[in-house]
Amino acid sequence: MGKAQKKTGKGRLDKYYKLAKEQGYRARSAFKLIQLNKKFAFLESAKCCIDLCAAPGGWLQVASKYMPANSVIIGVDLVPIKPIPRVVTFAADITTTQCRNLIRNELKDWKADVVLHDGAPNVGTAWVQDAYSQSELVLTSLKLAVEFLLKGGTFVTKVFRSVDYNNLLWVFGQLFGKVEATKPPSSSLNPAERNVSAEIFVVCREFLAPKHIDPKFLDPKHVFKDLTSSAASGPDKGSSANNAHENVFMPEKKRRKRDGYDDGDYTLFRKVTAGDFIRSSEPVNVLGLANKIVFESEEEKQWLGLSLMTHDIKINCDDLKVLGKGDFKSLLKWRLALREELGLDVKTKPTEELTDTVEITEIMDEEQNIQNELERLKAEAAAKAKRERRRANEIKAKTIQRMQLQMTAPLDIGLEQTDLSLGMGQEEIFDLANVQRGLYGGIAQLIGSEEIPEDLEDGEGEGEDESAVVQGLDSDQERERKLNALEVELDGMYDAYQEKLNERDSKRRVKEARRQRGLLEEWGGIGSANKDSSDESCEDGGWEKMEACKEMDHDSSSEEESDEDFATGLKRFRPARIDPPSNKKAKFIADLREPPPPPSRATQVWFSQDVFKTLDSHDVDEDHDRIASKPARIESQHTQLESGEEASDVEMVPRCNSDTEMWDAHGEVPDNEHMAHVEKHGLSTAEAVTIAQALVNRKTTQTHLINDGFTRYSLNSKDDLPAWFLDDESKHYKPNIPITKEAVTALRARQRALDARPIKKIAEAKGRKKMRAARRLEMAMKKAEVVNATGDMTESEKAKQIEALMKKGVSKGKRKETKVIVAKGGYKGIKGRPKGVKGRYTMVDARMKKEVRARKRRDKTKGRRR
Ligand SMILES: C[S@@+](CC[C@H](N)C(=O)[O-])C[C@H]1O[C@@H](n2cnc3c(N)ncnc32)[C@H](O)[C@@H]1O
Repeated sequence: MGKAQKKTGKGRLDKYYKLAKEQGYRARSAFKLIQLNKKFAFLESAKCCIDLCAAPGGWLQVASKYMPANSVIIGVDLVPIKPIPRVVTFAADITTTQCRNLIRNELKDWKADVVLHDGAPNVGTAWVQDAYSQSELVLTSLKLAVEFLLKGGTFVTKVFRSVDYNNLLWVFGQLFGKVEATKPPSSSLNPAERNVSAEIFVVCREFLAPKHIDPKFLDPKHVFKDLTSSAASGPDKGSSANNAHENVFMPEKKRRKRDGYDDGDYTLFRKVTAGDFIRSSEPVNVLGLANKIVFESEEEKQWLGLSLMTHDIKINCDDLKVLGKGDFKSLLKWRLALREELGLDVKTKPTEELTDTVEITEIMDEEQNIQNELERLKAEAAAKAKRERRRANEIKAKTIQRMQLQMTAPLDIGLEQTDLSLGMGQEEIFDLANVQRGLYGGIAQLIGSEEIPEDLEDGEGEGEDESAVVQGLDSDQERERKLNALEVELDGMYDAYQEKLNERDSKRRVKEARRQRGLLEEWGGIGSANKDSSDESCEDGGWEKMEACKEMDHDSSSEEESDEDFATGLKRFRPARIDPPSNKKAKFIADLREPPPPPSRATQVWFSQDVFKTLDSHDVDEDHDRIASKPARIESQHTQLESGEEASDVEMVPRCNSDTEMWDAHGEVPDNEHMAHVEKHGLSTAEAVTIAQALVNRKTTQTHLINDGFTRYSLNSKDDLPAWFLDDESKHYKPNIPITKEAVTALRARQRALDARPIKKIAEAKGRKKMRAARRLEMAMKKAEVVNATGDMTESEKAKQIEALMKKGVSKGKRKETKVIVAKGGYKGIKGRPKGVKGRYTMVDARMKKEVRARKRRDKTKGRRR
């Protein structure tokens, strides 16, 4: 318990104190829970229990004993709780969100079957304060309970029977199916100990788990409304009669005074007979002070049968503490009517007065309602604005995070900003200038610079340049030009951004290098293998080459469609229109002009077929050349045109490249750099190992692999795409090559072997040590041989000497001692070897020596201390 319990006095002599000692419970309060559980049996079936305000842990011990094995038990208290088996405990204030988070972290998505609360505020000065703090604590624990309780769960709490007691019970009633207040025998009724005597335990069962809980139920300001009244003073204010009056006329607003119990009256539950209420000259006070109106006498029982007695009145009489103003009004009306019926009253003044009062109250209530409604609307608007602000902030934070993770291209950011502005309805949809502004805004943020290109800055001048922009947009050319300029600048800025990133982050450079290396190992289709080793023209893979040829074919076919026929089953390739080309294209065309290489074997086999025998050798040769040679298309067409040769029925059209060069994987130029890397370091990705294993185990073939290289990822043209886009694609847009468990295991095993290797320096030192030992042994052997060869020694003398020699050879030999000379007195400031000092020495200052000694002392005691 937070407050140390007195070791003397009543508490100590208590029988439960002794029992607790006997049975090993940390607090006698343990018996309260035992007795509660005996009555309601909530622990036996519970799998998860949270005990709020649990120190020193008596209840936790009980929970741990009565709950099934493997159940989860969590205890929280302001003060740390000594460990209890099977129980997790935290030191936290249950009124804080930190405590809530701790419980949430522990439970994850579990819910509790039971929430216990035996909290008592550690104030202990004024009873009124204690009681109020206790009630607040109860409400806090209820708040936690509704958050963590399972539907149908149980909440057990200690409540002080103070003025707030009924309010709390009412709130419990709204959230639980069954609410029962009970006082276990161990909670002694001792008027001297007011806290103990007033404590009562409420067991709330069958938690309803409503989807929406009115926050007012859990807000002390609403549940215990007359916070200021206890401070109020004045002759009448604290009197219970006055309180009672206020209870009746404003039960929702005004609570009774918080002055605790009336002197000499510690009873909380009061009954009043219906007769007393009807005949009382102060019916309002009767209603305010009593809990229930009972019908005991014969006469009163008869009243129950009268037509004046409605069902509502009966229920209202049952529990006066939960009534609202309307209910009180109807009770008072019923009283008046009954009094008239009984002939006790004719319409008298007090009734009028009373009615007046009620009316005034009603008007006041109306105003109050309007005021409340206004306040509610205001609060709602504020909450909405706050939500929106938070959402905007979240979006902003997310964007920044995505940028940091490099998930967002600058273009996205610009567009997001534009979207935002569109959302606000202040900008024109599809306003190109805005997009540009958005783009540059994003990039400027990205590269951390405020600079915006001048032409765009101009664009930002609102109003004045608007017409220019509109004009600009009118003309397609202008738009095209602007877009191009924008694109170029965007590329430039992206490069700058990349550079900046590289500068900032050395890790990125390493990552980039690794990525480049990784690319070497990735299977990117037939063309990727010789990508790095060959020149620019080889940048595209086989597919690209074929595509290029197809494109050229298409171009030329549109021009010369009339005079060309397709040869059966063969593709033909025409030279492309030669624009002032990119390097790549120029190189390709240059390739075509090279002299033809000798025909491949495949070509020879092909032309050895009978069908070609009918063609004269010239034609065959020519066609053969056309098919086999790289420049065939240009050359043969020239020949055709020059010779005015007629197209034959079967026209043999060459491919743009020889078989070997395009598709024959065997003929591909091996990538030496790549090969060297793989030979030195082995395959480093699971994908590569998977493919290699599949090849070795004959689960796949080279041809399959080549075919697999043609995926949707290999068909993309990269022309005219911005660098940032390609960068991004290279990271994320690639085939997902399946990997096997074996490949991963093999890689892991290799990594483990690598990790297990000693670091180079240690390995070298070990090597040196071994070498020295071997040398010593060799020397010893040599000496032993000499001894053995000596004639003037007996055998036993020889053996002794050899043994000594071998011993010396095996041992490391004594390290030469280094003398420590303290540089003080005569040794101070001298240079060179001090006088009278022989052998190894080192000069130290006094402090250093002390430090060395201290270290040695420490080292010596280290083993002992452990
Ligand atoms: C009567 S003791 C609980 C005894 C406990 N049920 C047992 O059996 O050992 C009340 C405890 O409530 C704790 N307490 C009071 N206010 C608290 C708060 N705001 N947060 C957490 N614990 C609190 C006190 O530290 C004290 O240990």
